[in-house]
Amino acid sequence: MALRGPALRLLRALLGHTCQQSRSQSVAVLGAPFSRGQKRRGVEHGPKVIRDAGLIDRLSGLDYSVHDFGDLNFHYPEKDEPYMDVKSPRTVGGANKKLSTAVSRAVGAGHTLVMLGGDHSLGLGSAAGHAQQCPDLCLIWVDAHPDLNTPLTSPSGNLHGQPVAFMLKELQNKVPDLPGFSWAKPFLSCRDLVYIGLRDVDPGEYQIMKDLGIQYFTMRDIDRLGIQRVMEVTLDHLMARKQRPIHLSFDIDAFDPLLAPATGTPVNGGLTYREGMYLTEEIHNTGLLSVMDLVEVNPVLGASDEAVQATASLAVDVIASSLGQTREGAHRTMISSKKKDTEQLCL
Ligand SMILES: NC(=[NH2+])NCCC[C@H](N)C(=O)O
Ligand SMILES: [Mn+2]
Ligand SMILES: [Mn+2]
Repeated sequence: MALRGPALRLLRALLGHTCQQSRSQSVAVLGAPFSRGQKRRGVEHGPKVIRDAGLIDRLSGLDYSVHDFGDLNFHYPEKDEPYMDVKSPRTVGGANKKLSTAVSRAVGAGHTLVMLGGDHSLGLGSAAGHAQQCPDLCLIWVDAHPDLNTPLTSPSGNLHGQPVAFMLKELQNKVPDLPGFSWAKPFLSCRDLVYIGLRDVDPGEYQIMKDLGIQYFTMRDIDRLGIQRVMEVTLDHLMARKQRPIHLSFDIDAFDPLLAPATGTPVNGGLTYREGMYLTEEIHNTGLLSVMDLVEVNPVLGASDEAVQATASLAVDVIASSLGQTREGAHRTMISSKKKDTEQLCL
């Protein structure tokens, strides 16, 4: 009898299967030119400007075999009326379903995957597809915003402020069925999620974070503890019971708007360049990064070409650093084992 669905996933999880590919030497890049999770057009050009800023060459230069899967082609329903004040549910649900299939396939084929957005509603499809292959993944969400509103708490009706609510098992009964989202079953438990960089949290989101006891670090926490301690606590928290694959969902608006001006919902007082590099270096050093999203780069919103270039090249730096680019002279840190202290420099 052929194994299918949950049984196959369980077997794969037991065998470690593709989820061991966190140390894969093969990186796949997938563009998701999608903007309907919020109202500002332009973020669908994110994949293009990030590629134009030299992403593929940078990753090849780190000695990965890089597979550029190009951009997904999204189809839009003709009519997509709001549902409970949530905008474009069928369009966003359909795009995320398509993305989840593509991500699952790429991870299943053994690649470490870089997903280029697009708006952050895509975090749902990306993490859901990843979870199909790696049910024990954990999620590090780096963002000014927790994107944890439910359709009932959202002040804007924008789905890019809601993806995490659809992931969490603990919110299953609090999230109504939206048209276009019947495929999206919660797959993450709130203890397997850590937020870093928060500084614009809606009242409903704050309530959920407190009620569920989600681990989060605001910019104030980073001021207080320093990024080194924040990363230590984050990784201890997520790896306490066992080592597991990491899904990194990086919203470029986590950075200070002075560094990343070309984005739709900038908030003052964000990450410095050095904090962003340290954060991603530490993620790489675990040897467990399996999928990362880089979202919300919107070239239409830069005040000048320079502002757009700066934002896109910052995105490339974040991705390269997550994949091992160092500030230490060696061009890439090779992970020889999942233990941090056994890392080797590849000269
Ligand atoms: N991915 C983002 N940039 N999200 C911004 C969300 C803003 C606000 N919290 C909302 O729900 O609309
Ligand atoms: Mn976000
Ligand atoms: Mn954000």
